[in-house]
Amino acid sequence: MKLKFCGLTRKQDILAANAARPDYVGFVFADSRRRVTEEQAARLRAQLAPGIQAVGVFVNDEPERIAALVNAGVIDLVQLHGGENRAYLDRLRGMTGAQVLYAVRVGAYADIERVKDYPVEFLLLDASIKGVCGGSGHTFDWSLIGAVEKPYFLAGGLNESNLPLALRTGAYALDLSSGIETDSVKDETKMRRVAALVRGEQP
Ligand SMILES: O=C(O)c1ccccc1NCC(=O)[C@H](O)[C@H](O)COP(=O)(O)O
Repeated sequence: MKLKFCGLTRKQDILAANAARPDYVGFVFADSRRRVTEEQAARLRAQLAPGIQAVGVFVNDEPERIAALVNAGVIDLVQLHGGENRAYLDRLRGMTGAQVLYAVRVGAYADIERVKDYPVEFLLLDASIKGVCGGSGHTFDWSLIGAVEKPYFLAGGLNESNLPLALRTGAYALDLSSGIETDSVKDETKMRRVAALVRGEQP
């Protein structure tokens, strides 16, 4: 199973990720305590080990800005967290061929069903918390997931304790942010332990 660490903001977060070797790291460009500027993201990306892909996280942002970040090599994939509509996705598709992760805040199976034909490569199933777009640290009821045709990233409140159960869902990848933090900053030890668990190694 693949692994994504989201919301990296500091050079030491990148160095910790390079050591833990997730498949993806996420840079949040949306309004958030984890937000990075384009310049910060470019600097962080430059220090990221080859083979780890960078995902840009956006909430209803300008497709032109997203495409420019892809074209500049700052991000490889695009994660959309704002319930962006089909017209938006078509516009973005016209500007970049980057793979898209489409976040679904799951309160019922119907939330997943509603977006099943969207032109995106991956779904990202996250908790539905009022007023919060993502990075909430809350889990949702995974029994709601049911049959999902697209590969999906499982997100929302994952941490070392619930990882064994998360590994038994049909997820393509596990996505963590709050669960690899201590006092709201990324924690190198948690990253290392989570990566070991996902690989079936002794943490
Ligand atoms: O992290 C944020 O602050 C954030 C803000 C706005 C949109 C998305 C955001 N984060 C996305 C993620 O970190 C993850 O993909 C996911 O939501 C998991 O977060 P967590 O529950 O903290 O593990």
